[in-house]
Amino acid sequence: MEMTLDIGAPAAGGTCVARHDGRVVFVSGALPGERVRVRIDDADPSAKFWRASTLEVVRQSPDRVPDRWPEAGPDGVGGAELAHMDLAASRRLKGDVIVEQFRRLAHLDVDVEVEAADGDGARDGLGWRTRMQFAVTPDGRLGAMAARSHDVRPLNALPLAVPAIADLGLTDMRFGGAVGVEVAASSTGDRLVIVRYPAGRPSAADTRALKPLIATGASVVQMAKPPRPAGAKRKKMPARATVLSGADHVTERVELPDVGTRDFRVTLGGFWQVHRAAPALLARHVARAAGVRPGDRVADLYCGAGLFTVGLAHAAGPDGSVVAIEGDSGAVADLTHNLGDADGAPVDVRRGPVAGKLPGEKTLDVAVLDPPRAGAGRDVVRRIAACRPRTIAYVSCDPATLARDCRYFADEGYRIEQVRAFDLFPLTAHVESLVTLRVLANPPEMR
Ligand SMILES: C[S@@+](CC[C@H](N)C(=O)[O-])C[C@H]1O[C@@H](n2cnc3c(N)ncnc32)[C@H](O)[C@@H]1O
Repeated sequence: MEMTLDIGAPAAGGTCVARHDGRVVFVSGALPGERVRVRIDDADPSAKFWRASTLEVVRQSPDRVPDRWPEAGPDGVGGAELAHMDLAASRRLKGDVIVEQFRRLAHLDVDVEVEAADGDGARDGLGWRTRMQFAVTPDGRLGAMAARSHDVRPLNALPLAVPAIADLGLTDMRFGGAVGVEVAASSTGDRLVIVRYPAGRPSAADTRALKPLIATGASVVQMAKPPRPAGAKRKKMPARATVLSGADHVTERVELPDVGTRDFRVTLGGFWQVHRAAPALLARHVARAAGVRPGDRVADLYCGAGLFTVGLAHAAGPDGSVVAIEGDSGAVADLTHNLGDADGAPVDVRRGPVAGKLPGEKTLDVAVLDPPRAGAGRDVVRRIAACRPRTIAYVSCDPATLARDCRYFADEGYRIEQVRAFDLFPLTAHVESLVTLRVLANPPEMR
């Protein structure tokens, strides 16, 4: 079904809200204030809302620019939902989305301006991704999922990638037998490509097909689960890594405030911030928001390879203490390596879910948390609040779960002191936020 709609406020996921006969329609590929001809993608008459894709712009927003990545348009691959919008305007739009999520989900009024990372203006929002994950097409080409579908489309260019990834020529290579490709380009020049296969692969021919990739000088690792022996019980089998060339990790170098330059090992698919400028930028702002003093008892929750842990331990000093909690065993091994003989407070590294590893009641002065997109959730928020840190620095890549969790923190006797946001995913619908919360002297009655 096709129709013409007037486009209203931005919504999550890079869509905007329009209405048709009172029903909400989330439209992709449109901008606020535009009139567009759309195709309704799922016209279920009983559905509360519909989704639609822009076919033609009838009245154009002044913020519309020529699409920087037409392959990723409304009908193309996901991952660049705002590639047709002026960069500064897209930051304002993301700020509006954050404010709206806090108003709707947390019943809190916040004020925020989304800040650009250094260098993104000059690159018009391109060339920033240092980590990318791809699907593989049936004929072995590098691909990505089409928006709102499971179709894998071949990719011809990687405009969001840093040059160190774009120059590998991955879109011209073949990854026969593989189901996925992950690539990381580090700040020290390391490049690591992980090629994932289904159980029982790769074959000798699959491995031979990777010769052009190995010739680039990048580290190349194959990952696959071993075939399940006939009759064996279904149980979780970890994927095995085979290093074909180079190393199974990259080294990242970050300028940390007050600490200086530090190296971080990040192994295989371990988490690292994806924007080339994000590690130093976030480390700087988190240190400021956390405001750790010598002697403080600090927690770094969902700490990954320790990007924030090193600076927090330095600030707490030898009289302080840090508890660092991370669920992924590979990341914990990297964290332990990265702490090395770091100065400052002793770090108590705890592996496991944050919910089960937090210290006891009233044992913290400062907590930093940086959970995955799903956020921390009510139970973890309550447990953190029970530790009664005076300051909480909450880093998030999802404004909806962040707003929800800030409501929970408010219910536990914390107030928002500041919300900052950074455009660490330019031309996409994503945005990174940092909220500073302070404990109230006279909290509302605990529930
Ligand atoms: C967004 S990353 C942040 C990592 C780190 N702060 C950084 O900036 O590099 C989230 C981390 O939380 C870990 N994680 C996810 N769920 C977890 C849980 N329930 N408990 C502990 N760690 C978890 C992931 O393995 C990942 O390393």
